[in-house]
Amino acid sequence: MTLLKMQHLNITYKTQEKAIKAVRDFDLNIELQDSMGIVGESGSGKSTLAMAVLQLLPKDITDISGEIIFNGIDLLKLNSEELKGIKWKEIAYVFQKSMNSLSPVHKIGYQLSDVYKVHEPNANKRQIRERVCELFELVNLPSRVYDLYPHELSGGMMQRVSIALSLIYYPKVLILDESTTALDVVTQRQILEEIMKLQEKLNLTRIMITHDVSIVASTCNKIAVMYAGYLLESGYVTDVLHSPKHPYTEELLNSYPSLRGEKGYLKGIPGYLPDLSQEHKGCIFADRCRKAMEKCFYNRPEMVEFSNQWKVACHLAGSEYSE
Ligand SMILES: Nc1ncnc2c1ncn2[C@@H]1O[C@H](COP(=O)(O)OP(=O)(O)OP(=O)(O)O)[C@@H](O)[C@H]1O
Ligand code: NI
Repeated sequence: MTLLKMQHLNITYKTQEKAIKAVRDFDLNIELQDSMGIVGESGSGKSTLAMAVLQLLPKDITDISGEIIFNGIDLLKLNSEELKGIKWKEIAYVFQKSMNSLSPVHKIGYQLSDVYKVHEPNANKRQIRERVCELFELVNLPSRVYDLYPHELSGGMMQRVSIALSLIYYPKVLILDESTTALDVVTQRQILEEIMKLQEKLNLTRIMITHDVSIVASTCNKIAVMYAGYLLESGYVTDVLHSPKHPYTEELLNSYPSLRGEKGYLKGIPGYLPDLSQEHKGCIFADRCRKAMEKCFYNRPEMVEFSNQWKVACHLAGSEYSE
């Protein structure tokens, strides 16, 4: 069952001098209890896409068209009152910089209680403390954290607090934006494992945003590969990461040697993201693609579904199959 469906989504930032097309012609289906990893280089539009789901983008400088359908409702059409019923309760979001968003002058417990009271104004102190400590337990935090200040916590504990906060109303969908990137490898691994356990325990549908393909490989069942605002390939991790059809996915994988069993250093993909304010013809990746053919430069490849939700937008992948 499709829980969240993005359709013909286009998101543009209007700055004084130019219009930056951060998300373009984007279609993606997220099924109930999927764990969807959205990957792409920095600037490819991942956070923009995620923030659009809950209308978190600054309205005065963004143009959005298309639909984001959740449980049959177009989230982009909801007014702020209607959104309140969805935010936190149905869909929760752990921000890319959520570690910095806690107030330094209030105790952790106080800050979580404040959020809880937004929807549960009649809850008494004891009930609130119980709920918050229940959440702490879910994310492996000791209850003494309730009485600590943010500066008294390690980066890993802070991140657990952010995750606990996002779960305060037991949402159906959890969106995590680079939630473990700033942590050391061991802490990152622990938190990722806890996130996976949580998903099972709470029947969550999870969207995981990261530039790290290895995180998707180890924690997600599906993957969506973004580049310069476009979706280039999506499908089950077992298909896409095993035998990628889009040259960009292949390059991304090659830049993580450990995924393919080779030893070596992290290689970047040569070249840069294109200027998102410029119009362009053809495939958005053609300039950097080692396999580009002439038509890739003037003819935009359509998204083609090969099998079981495996979709690729590449002329090469198409021709391979028609042979
Ligand atoms: N408020 C804004 N005003 C103008 N341009 C913006 C704004 N926010 C983001 N952008 C631009 O939109 C594009 C997509 O940015 P976004 O943050 O969504 O990428 P990302 O994939 O999440 O990158 P990262 O991995 O670095 O977080 C970038 O070119 C960025 O510069
Ligand atoms: Ni981002």
